[in-house]
Amino acid sequence: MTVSTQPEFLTCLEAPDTVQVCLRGVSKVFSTKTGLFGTKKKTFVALENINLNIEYNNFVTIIGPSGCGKSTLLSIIAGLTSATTGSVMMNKEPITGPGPDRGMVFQNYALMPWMTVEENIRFALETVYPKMSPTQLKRIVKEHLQMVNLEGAAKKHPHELSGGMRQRVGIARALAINPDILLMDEPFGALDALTRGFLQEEIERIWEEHRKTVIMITHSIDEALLLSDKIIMMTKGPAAGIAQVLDVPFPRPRNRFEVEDHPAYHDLKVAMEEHLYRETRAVEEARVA
Ligand SMILES: Nc1ncnc2c1ncn2[C@@H]1O[C@H](COP(=O)(O)OP(=O)(O)OP(=O)(O)O)[C@@H](O)[C@H]1O
Repeated sequence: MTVSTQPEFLTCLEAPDTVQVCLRGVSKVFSTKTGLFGTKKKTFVALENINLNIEYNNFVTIIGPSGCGKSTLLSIIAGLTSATTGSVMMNKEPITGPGPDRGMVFQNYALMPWMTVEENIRFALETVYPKMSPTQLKRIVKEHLQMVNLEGAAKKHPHELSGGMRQRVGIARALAINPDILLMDEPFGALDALTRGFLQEEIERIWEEHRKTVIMITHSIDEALLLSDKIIMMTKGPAAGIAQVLDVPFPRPRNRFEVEDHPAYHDLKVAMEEHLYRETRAVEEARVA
């Protein structure tokens, strides 16, 4: 089993050219107001000293105990939340806000309910590329609906779709804008096990075609092992950090049966189970104390 070392000593600008997203010394402190009329100020350290290299064309998953700071970390990379300290760079440029180079897929789909499936995708495209011709818009929407097997649902509204179909729209919309990186926050978390399995296979197939960098949060060990090149295992919060980064050596294209038969599968799975058990237990003990 290969565990990557943490890149603590090189700055983002000194990192190898293979590194697309780089975090150094990143912390996130939230301020909340408590007390009568919000008179008292409290701070909460969510993330502390995060150092991370994410390489081009890697499928990376983030796993960790509930509430440790996975979404906060993804949100910092998306530019939706700013880091309190540290450096966050993509392609050696600081991340200062959201941008079309990073596509987001959310657990709750975040589709416009009054728009049809094709309108949802077209709207995202028009927002990012206001000068795109109607012919081009039509072609890209069609291509992406085909990619996620949703051509037949183009004229439907989100409420007419199953959860799995809605998430396919979310994925098509995120990929249609041709981002450099796809950021996914528990994209299959709200789906039943069977639909989740189908969508995992679909994501694996789509990823094989595009090989874009993906950073995805998951609570599922099997999902992480099926899809990832690297698995980032976070420690519990507060002041969560990165415990280990696991390299997943299974050849691609993958299917879940071959993955489970790989000689490294068992050790990786046990390492993840032990980590999550240890960290979650520590969270529970802290809660009781
Ligand atoms: N805006 C905020 N203000 C104050 N605290 C926050 C804020 N956003 C997140 N937190 C806290 O930061 C910590 C990390 O939250 P985050 O949502 O990133 O965790 P997570 O690992 O994604 O959780 P889950 O596994 O439940 O999805 C939590 O304790 C949360 O309560």
